[in-house]
Formats: sequence, C-alpha cells, structure tokens
Amino acid sequence: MQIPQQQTPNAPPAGLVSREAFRDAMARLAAAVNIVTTDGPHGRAGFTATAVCSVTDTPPTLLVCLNRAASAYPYVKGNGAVCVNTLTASQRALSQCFGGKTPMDERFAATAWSTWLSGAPVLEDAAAVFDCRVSRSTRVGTHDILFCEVLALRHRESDSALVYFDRNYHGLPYA
Ligand SMILES: NC(=O)C1=CN([C@@H]2O[C@H](COP(=O)(O)OP(=O)(O)OC[C@H]3O[C@@H](n4cnc5c(N)ncnc54)[C@H](O)[C@@H]3O)[C@@H](O)[C@H]2O)C=CC1
Ligand SMILES: Cc1cc2nc3c(=O)[nH]c(=O)nc-3n(C[C@H](O)[C@H](O)[C@H](O)COP(=O)(O)O)c2cc1C
Repeated sequence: MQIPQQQTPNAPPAGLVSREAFRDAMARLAAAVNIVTTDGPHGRAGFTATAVCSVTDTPPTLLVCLNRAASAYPYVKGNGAVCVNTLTASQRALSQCFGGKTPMDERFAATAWSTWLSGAPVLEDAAAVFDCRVSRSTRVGTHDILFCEVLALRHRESDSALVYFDRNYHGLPYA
C-alpha cells in the first residue's frame, strides 16, 4: 500500500528546506564532471557541469541543467548546439578553468579543440564526448533544463574518471 506523503513517519513539513540545506545534501551526491561547450552564430562559450544525466536511448538524449545567470547561457540558447565532454581524472585543471569567472577566450586557450557535427567544441581526449543539438528546454527555478539529442559520440576504454564529491575533485582510477 502506498503511504500518502503527509502521513510518512518522520517526514519534515513541506516548504522548510533552505537553499543551504539543499546544497549541503547535494554535496553528498558524487557526480561526473563535464565541460559543456557551444559554438555557432551566437559565439563560443563553455562551462563546467555536474548536472548532466541520461534521459532516454530512443532517441539518444541527455539533459544538462544550466543556470540562466551563467555567462554561457545566451550562447547556448542562441546556438541550440552543445557538446558534453566528460572529463578524466587528469583534466581537473580544465574543470577549474571552466568553472566560473575565467574569461571565455582563456578557458578555450587552455587546450586543443576540434568540431564534429553540431559545431560545438570537442575535447578529443575526454573520457566521453556527446555532440548534441538542443531538442527542447524547460525552465525550473533559476535553471533551464536542456534536452540534448546526441548526434555523434565517442568514448575511451579503460580510463580514469573525474568525480566531484563533497565540494572537491576526486580521481577515480580505472579498475
Ligand atoms: N547545478 C548547478 O548549477 C551547480 C552549480 N555549482 C556551482 O559551483 C560553485 C561551487 O559549488 P560547490 O563547491 O559544489 O558548493 P555549493 O555549496 O555551492 O554546492 C553544493 C552542491 O549543491 C548543488 N548546487 C550548487 N549550486 C546549485 C544551484 N545553483 N542549483 C542547483 N544545485 C546547485 C550541486 O550539486 C553542488 O555540488 C557554486 O557557485 C555552485 O553554484 C556547482 C555544482 C552544480
Ligand atoms: C564542479 C562544478 C560543477 C558545476 N555544475 C554546474 C551545472 O551543472 N550547471 C550550471 O549551470 N553551473 C554549474 N557550475 C557552475 C558553472 O560552471 C559556472 O561556474 C557558472 O555558470 C558561472 O560561470 P560564469 O563565470 O561563466 O558566469 C558548476 C561549477 C563547478 C565548479
């Protein structure tokens, strides 16, 4: 039998969760680290993102949550194209570079990029690359959820992973 939410034992009353409490709890969720890039008529931009996950394999789609206050936001929205570059343990410095405040040209000068189908910058030695068009988006609070249909992809076998956990980077070795 399903217990209605308001009768769940020990459940706190709704509406009392602060942003700080939410962030503290979210910091306990280990996450892969990605550089999400875009390029096109509206220009080139990129940002570090952990709010990325798989939606469906038919059609292959992932989602990215992007803060509308981010400097990359108008570029991503205007171009309608993104590349999700999932980082290896050795790419921590790149994540820090794309994680805010660094001028956009300096972010991209830190390493070499190529392009595939969408026109968004591809990090060839990423653990995985998902080249995408933004098929739809929806607003929730401060963020837009971008649904990204995968046009092309590639992944590396037997490589390490970069994980963000407890507000810090951690390298996860392969096996
Ligand atoms: N989803 C997002 O927009 C994320 C943003 N960040 C940003 O990176 C900076 C450093 O973050 P942390 O060192 O992890 O400490 P923090 O205390 O700002 O965040 C802890 C955790 O809360 C979540 N979070 C943080 N800001 C959020 C937001 N505006 N909306 C939804 N979830 C959010 C993330 O899971 C994050 O790992 C902050 O400025 C933070 O806002 C970091 C992770 C995810
Ligand atoms: C580890 C990490 C993960 C992040 N994840 C996200 C995310 O999923 N979505 C998002 O909008 N911003 C995320 N950010 C914040 C952006 O990378 C960036 O700092 C923010 O958009 C401000 O950048 P700006 O200086 O270019 O405006 C993350 C930052 C870090 C350091």
